[in-house]
Amino acid sequence: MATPILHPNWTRPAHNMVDGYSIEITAKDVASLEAAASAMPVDTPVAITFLPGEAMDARVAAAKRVRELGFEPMPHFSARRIGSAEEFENYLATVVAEAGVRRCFVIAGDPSEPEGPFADSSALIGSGAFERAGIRAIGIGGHPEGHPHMTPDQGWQVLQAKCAEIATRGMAPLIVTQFAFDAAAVLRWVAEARARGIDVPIRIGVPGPAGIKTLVRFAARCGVGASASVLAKYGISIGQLLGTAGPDKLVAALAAGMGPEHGPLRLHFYPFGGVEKTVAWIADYDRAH
Ligand SMILES: NC(=O)C1=CN([C@@H]2O[C@H](COP(=O)(O)OP(=O)(O)OC[C@H]3O[C@@H](n4cnc5c(N)ncnc54)[C@H](O)[C@@H]3O)[C@@H](O)[C@H]2O)C=CC1
Ligand SMILES: Nc1nc(=O)c2c([nH]1)NC[C@@H]1CN(c3ccc(C(=O)N[C@@H](CCC(=O)O)C(=O)O)cc3)CN21
Repeated sequence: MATPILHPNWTRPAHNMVDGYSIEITAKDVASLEAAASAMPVDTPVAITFLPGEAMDARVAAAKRVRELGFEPMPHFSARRIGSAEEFENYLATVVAEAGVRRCFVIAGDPSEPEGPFADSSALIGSGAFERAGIRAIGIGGHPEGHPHMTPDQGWQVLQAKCAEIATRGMAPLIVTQFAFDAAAVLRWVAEARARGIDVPIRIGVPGPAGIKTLVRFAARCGVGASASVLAKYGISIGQLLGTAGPDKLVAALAAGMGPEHGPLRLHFYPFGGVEKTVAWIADYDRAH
């Protein structure tokens, strides 16, 4: 059985909020990642999303490039967007062979009807394909603002069951939360996870600096809370939709509110197309803290 591993930086305390961060790209962001690479720590986990309309080859090429640049590729597997078991296992085998993939992220995906045999992320985990391919760590989604298709109790049950199933299969579970603008809601959710005995590493999803219109559009598309009061705390005032906004206030609020009751935490950045801007923001934050 493959030894479960996570990034080595989990074994020591973070020296600031961005220490040990991870970041997400799409297959189209490879050139921006190349441009940003010299400012990123070696081994930084780089998630590769699984969006509709992308060619499998483009995702594989992205994973390969992430590895060549010295980072740790973490391809996403979107259960409801996968057409067949063969498609799933081919993609998995190819990224393992060509990009040395050792960790994967599983998510249900937005289609209201599954496009193939996998209705949810548990079905991918339960297939046994990941440990057969030598995968050592599996990320799953956390939903601090609730889950569109489950009650809170069901959500906790499913989260706990997925963590247990991943561990039973000899891999390390990791939770990556949906991005959010509301630090208090995220910290409440993390504290509740810990109180329920979920002790696995959690990465808090944070938006990168982006145009305010882009942030609001992604929030609507992803079911993320973006009320005027939440946006105001984030630093966005309604009526000022033309500018850009960074996660400065969100990260400051997370830093101020974090305590031992929140267990092991790191950040996961969602750049929404702005990989270079996000990496520059992180580097500035790192220098200032
Ligand atoms: N956090 C992120 O980065 C992303 C989040 N999502 C959203 O997260 C949601 C849940 O993902 P997981 O936590 O992996 O759930 P999951 O795979 O553990 O599924 C939990 C339950 O919700 C049901 N379900 C999930 N998505 C559904 C949908 N689109 N329509 C109808 N029923 C659905 C499943 O059948 C299952 O019973 C997805 O619905 C998706 O919209 C999607 C992509 C990325
Ligand atoms: N419910 C849900 N569904 C999702 O698909 C989803 C989430 N949540 N949470 C965050 C991640 C991040 N996702 C994405 C999706 C698209 C781009 C992206 O770059 N899209 C465009 C360009 C950006 C734009 O639309 O302005 C592209 O060219 O593909 C990035 C991250 C999708 N994700």
